Amino acid sequence: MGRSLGCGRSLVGRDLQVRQSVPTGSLAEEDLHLVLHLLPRERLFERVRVGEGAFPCWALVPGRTVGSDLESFHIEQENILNSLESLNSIASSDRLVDELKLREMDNAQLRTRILQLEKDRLDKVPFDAAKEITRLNNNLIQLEKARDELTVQNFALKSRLSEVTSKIHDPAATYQINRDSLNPRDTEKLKNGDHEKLKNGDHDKLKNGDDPDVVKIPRKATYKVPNETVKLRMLSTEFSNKEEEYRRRISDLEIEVKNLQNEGSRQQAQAVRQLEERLERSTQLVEAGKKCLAAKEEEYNMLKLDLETLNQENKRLKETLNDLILRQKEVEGVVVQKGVLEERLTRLQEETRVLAEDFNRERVLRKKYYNLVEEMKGKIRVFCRIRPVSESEGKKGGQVVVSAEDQFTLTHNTQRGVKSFLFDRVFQPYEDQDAVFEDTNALIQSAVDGFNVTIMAYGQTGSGKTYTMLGSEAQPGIAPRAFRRLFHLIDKGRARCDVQVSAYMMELYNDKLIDLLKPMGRVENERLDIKRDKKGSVHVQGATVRTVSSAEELSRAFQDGLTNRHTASTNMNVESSRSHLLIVICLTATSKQTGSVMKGKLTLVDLAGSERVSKSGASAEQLREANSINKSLSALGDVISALSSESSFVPYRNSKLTMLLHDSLGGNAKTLVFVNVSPTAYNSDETLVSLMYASRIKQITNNISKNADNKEISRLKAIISKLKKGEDIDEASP
Ligand SMILES: Nc1ncnc2c1ncn2[C@@H]1O[C@H](COP(=O)(O)OP(=O)(O)OP(=O)(O)O)[C@@H](O)[C@H]1O
Repeated sequence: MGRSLGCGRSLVGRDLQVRQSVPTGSLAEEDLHLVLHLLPRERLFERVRVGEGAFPCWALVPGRTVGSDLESFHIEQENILNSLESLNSIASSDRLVDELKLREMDNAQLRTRILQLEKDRLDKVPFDAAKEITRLNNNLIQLEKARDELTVQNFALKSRLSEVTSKIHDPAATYQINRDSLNPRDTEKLKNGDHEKLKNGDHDKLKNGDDPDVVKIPRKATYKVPNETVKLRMLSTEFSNKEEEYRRRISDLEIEVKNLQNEGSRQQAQAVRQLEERLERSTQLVEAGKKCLAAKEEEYNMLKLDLETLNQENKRLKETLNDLILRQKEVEGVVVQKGVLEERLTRLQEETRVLAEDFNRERVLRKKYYNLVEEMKGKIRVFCRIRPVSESEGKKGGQVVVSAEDQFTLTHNTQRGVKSFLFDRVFQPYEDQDAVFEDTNALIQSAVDGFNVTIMAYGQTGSGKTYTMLGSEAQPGIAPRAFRRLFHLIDKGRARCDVQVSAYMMELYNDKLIDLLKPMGRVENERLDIKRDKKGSVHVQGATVRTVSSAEELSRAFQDGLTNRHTASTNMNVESSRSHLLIVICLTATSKQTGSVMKGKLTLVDLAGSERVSKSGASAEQLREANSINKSLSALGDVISALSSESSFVPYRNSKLTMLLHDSLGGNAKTLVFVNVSPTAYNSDETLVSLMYASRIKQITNNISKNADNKEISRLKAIISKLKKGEDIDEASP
């Protein structure tokens, strides 16, 4: 069944009609229809299904019938030549060469790609895949070898075609050659029209031209060039076969290459997938690694900061360590010094202990000598103080009749001769208040130590009693000095004991007690009774007692009392000198160690003037005052005399004065009486009375024993002086 393919084209001015071709396998046996056609090169190898087979386009039969004459033969021959040229062109297979080159290039690229993949795979893919790729590579190499062989064969065919073509170009020669070369039997066959190979039916068809699928070949030409035609047909057939084989091989190669490509692509894709998976895993790992790295970097930065901090801390610690080392060395030095100092301290403590023992021993010794001195001095001591000649006495002559031979002896040049008087101490007119208090303040210590101490001044009016006891602002007397001394001693012993101090002041005028510390506005003439408790301590019931805690407070109380005394004296139109003044300071000492309570009392008395009434020419009131004064002074003298003579009876109750001084005279009390005298002759009689009074008090006579006592007192004083200076004493020395 014929079929127009519609692919005809102009060829040397003729149209060619494409007809159905016969299977190539039968072309060798039947008349070969030379098919010449020019198709686009790219379509030459397209297969066209015809009947049950498929044939290449180039094998199709042209539709135009060729003439039988030679011209037609030539024309046909020319066509054949053209076709052969075309075939030669085809056989030269530039296209195939190009395609092969392209394939080769592709193969080379594929090989390069495969090698690259293989290299990557060797690095990354499993070993089995590498084997497979190697195997494929080997197959590819074999295929390439086969292709090369085919190329060689192709070139061989091409050379043979060239040979044939050259023969065809010389028809006559070719013809002759062909005839010469033809088998005589074939030649005969052709001459006789014995076409054995041709079937009758086919002959008929050829003759009649009934079969359109059969190429009508001019019989004349067939007969003229049968051998050439056969050869050409054979060559054509061979060429076709080779071409077909090449095409098949090329197709196989293409398939193989495609398979290889696919396999390579598949493996490549697989490798790519694996690589992508690995890449993804690696990416994940990298991401995780990055996170980890970021965390590590953060941790590193933190650690870096910590390290810097630690370095700084380390540096600071090193500095501290160095400082500590230096300090340790200093401490070691200090420890050494401490050891030295401790040794020194131990030595000093030992020395202190020894000194303390010495001190205590000396203190005991001092107390022993002091008490011994005090004992030897007697419980009642009498000091005589000669005042300077006053201005009025000077005007009256100012003859001095009283003088001191030494510290203990006073001589009085009287009208009945010179009389000597011994005292515990005689103060010259030039001796000031300091000197007087120097020998007095020991009694202040006795008051702090729990003794009842009485210091009083006796003498005629104007003899210096008030000056001695109270003094002036510029020349303070015993009282203000005693106040300061008292609190000085209290403060000094405050570590050992607390001392409560209270005071009251009384004035005794005409045997009447006046409370000098009474607050202003208090009822006048309130009864004041002199009382003694079971222990014998005297107190004045109803008197104002002022508690003081310092010398200043005590001085203020004292000044208040003096002010009240002046006011009272003015109100009564009485001279203050006509009354006795008593300042009583009560001390209550509580030991901090034992809690024991010790009471002492310091009584300071400025007695009224002891004047003779006749001399004063006094009035009745004055006489009454004088009698009262004398009576009280006499009672005092009697008491002191009784105490001095250690009489069994002491007449305390003869006067309020002695009643007030009951616990301050006698017993363990210590009494100091100042006898103040005027040095001049004008007061010689009163001076003598005072001296006689003092002698009566102390019964001091100018006898040996008393002198011996006084010498002993002087020796003891020297010892005390040495003790004060820290000098050694020798008790055996006289
Ligand atoms: N030792 C003395 N040194 C200097 N002046 C003194 C001394 N003694 C007394 N006088 C002076 O003598 C005068 C009389 O003294 P004072 O008033 O003390 O005597 P009196 O005995 O207290 O008299 P009265 O009994 O009247 O009170 C005063 O001016 C006083 O300053």
